[in-house]
Amino acid sequence: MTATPPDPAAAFKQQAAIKAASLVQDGMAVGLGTGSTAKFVVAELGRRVREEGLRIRAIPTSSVTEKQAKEEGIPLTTFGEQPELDIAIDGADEIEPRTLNLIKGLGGALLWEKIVASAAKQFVVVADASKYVDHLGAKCPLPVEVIPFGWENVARQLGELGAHVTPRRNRDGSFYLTDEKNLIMDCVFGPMIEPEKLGRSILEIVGVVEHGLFLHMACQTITAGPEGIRILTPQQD
Ligand SMILES: O=C(CO)[C@H](O)[C@H](O)COP(=O)(O)O
Repeated sequence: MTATPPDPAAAFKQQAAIKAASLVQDGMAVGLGTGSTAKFVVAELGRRVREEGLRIRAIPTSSVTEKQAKEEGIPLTTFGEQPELDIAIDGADEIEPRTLNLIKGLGGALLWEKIVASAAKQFVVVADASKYVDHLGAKCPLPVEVIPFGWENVARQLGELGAHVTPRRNRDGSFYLTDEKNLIMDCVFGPMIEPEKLGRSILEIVGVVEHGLFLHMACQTITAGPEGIRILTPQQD
């Protein structure tokens, strides 16, 4: 087995995560994100539940986060019991600092993440400062979740929208499957000028379940880097 190299940004991720977790108050219903930054949020909330008696109910955005939340002793709930969340805190792969538009889903959880974020009164994003970009798509592919049947045709149509499309695979070459047993197409579009239009075009393709563009959803980003913690809200045009 090969050891995972240490994450040089881990300390910044943890700083941002602890700051964001401090927004969670007693009695809140909380959406728990997925990824290496959200993991620190879940750990901090677990600590507060155990040490401070914080009473929360949470909905996780992936089976991985669900497992961590249970291990941390965070009580879980469902949308049946809790249709609206007070806050959701999650990571991001790219952040456009003016609009707080995001690309998410490199961790494969974009569908549940979008459902949880859209059910939250406040959607707060945590990241290290390396996630800022001038235009979405500058550094990362856009993950698109598609059903397995007919994926080749969906990939072709994503290509016609201008993407270089790669189906995501595991190390052993098998297809990566999401928690909903769907596939992920990683779509390199390059810097996006009109992400809203692109998002609409992607959703028109039959077989697409959801894409990783989170547009006008975040109310705040909390990032940390060598210059310290930076908190942004969307700028009004
Ligand atoms: O969208 C996600 C998972 O689907 C993650 O939030 C995103 O990939 C950021 O992850 P990390 O905090 O590990 O950089």
